Amino acid sequence: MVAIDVTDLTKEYGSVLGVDSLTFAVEDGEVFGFLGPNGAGKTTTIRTLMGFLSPTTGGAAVLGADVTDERSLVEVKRRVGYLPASPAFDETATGREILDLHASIKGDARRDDLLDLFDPPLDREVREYSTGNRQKLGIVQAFMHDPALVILDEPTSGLDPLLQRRFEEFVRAERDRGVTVFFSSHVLGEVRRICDRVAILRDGRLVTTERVEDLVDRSGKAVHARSAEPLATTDLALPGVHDLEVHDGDGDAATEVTFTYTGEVNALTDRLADFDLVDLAVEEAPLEDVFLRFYGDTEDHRDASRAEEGTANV
Ligand SMILES: Nc1ncnc2c1ncn2[C@@H]1O[C@H](COP(=O)(O)OP(=O)(O)OP(=O)(O)O)[C@@H](O)[C@H]1O
Repeated sequence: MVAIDVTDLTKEYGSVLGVDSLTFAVEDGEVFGFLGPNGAGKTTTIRTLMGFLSPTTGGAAVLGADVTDERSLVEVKRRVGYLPASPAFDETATGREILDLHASIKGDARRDDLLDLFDPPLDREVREYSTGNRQKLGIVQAFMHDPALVILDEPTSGLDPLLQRRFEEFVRAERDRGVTVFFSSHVLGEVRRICDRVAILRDGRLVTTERVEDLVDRSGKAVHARSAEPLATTDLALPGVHDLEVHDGDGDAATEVTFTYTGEVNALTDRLADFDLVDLAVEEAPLEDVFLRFYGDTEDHRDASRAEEGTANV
């Protein structure tokens, strides 16, 4: 079954286009990442799915409920968890009071398990919370009624690296329990580690929807070779060789080459066999490079992605 079904969805804010003719589906039981640069339309899509914005044209269904049909959406939302980009809590309530209220509406079968993992200071008023503690409270609230589908807008923003990893493990375990998770993210490392599929948005339009495994396959291999004899760029003019760089070598190497390879493995080994190599490293190419190609690969994006693996804010 399909958990989220988006069909030709367009949302205009006056003359500003939020999203443009989006069509994609999230299958039951998958972890689906929703990526794109700032302003791409992720939050607009998520708020439309939750019924907070109405589509200008096109539509969407969540667990079978049309998002413009208030009555059926309210009904299915009992089985949906939601974490907005900036959770708006009652600032003078304590974390416990907020969870109690939520429990009275939707239930809290899994509250204790979640509080073991994400432990906001429950007896303090939310206005005293740090950003990370707000996020932890939001995560507990989103999952504690044991929803079938969880929609999260940048769930790990504000979490420290330890909690980010804990969140990733938790989401993988939720998927194993059959829960569907749809989340927007700028953290490419986490997307790589936990998503089954991703959709990439740019300027309100869907650029691609792919399995993460396929993206990794297509990203090819990062090859680094050191040759005892001089090599020229033309020596490696092979289909599937990208971003080839040839440098003078040092020590026992006359030349060093690095490139990304997306072609046939045998064609590469045949060609390399012609040279007297002293060293060869073939590794998975960084997925960041593939994402950035879709994003548009501006200098800003590149710099941000290199800033810190796993926390790149592109
Ligand atoms: N309330 C609004 N009024 C007018 N324009 C808006 C409004 N909300 C969003 N937009 C515009 O719609 C487009 C998509 O914005 P959206 O917030 O959905 O992007 P996003 O992908 O979530 O970005 P970010 O990664 O920065 O959160 C942007 O051009 C944005 O300026």
